[in-house]
Amino acid sequence: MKIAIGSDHAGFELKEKIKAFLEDFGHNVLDLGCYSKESVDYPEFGVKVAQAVLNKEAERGILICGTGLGMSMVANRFRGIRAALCHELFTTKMARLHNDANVLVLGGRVIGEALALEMVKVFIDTPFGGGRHERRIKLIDELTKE
Ligand SMILES: O=C(CO)[C@H](O)[C@H](O)COP(=O)(O)O
Repeated sequence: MKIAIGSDHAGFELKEKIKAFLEDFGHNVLDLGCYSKESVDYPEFGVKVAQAVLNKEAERGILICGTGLGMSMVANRFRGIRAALCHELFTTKMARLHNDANVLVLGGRVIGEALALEMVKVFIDTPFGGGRHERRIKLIDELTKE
């Protein structure tokens, strides 16, 4: 799967770990920065990943900042992006099954590496459940129709 990934400085180290983990599993990772621990502003990277998913340069996105809050606020401004800020495995799984989340958002200062990698695996491997959830997702998109 092609996956776009982005972080700010607070998520940089976890981004590097996730990138290596995904590549080990044979995924194609589009790393949209940042590229060091130097302080940056997270909206720039949230926008890049959201646009990559919307433009179909990647099937899914992963965003990481300190808490995950700023990145999820940015990504969810884009119609068609369903960014899920998760801190544990259950909501990660439900984000795919019920919400068809196309972006996973993580807090690099909130969760540890081992849990983050497990969550990434669940996010990649869990299919959307469809059915009644399809209708609800369409209703989300209708909220921001021009
Ligand atoms: O979590 C974040 C946004 O939601 C940022 O990573 C965090 O605010 C960055 O903080 P600082 O500039 O103090 O390193």
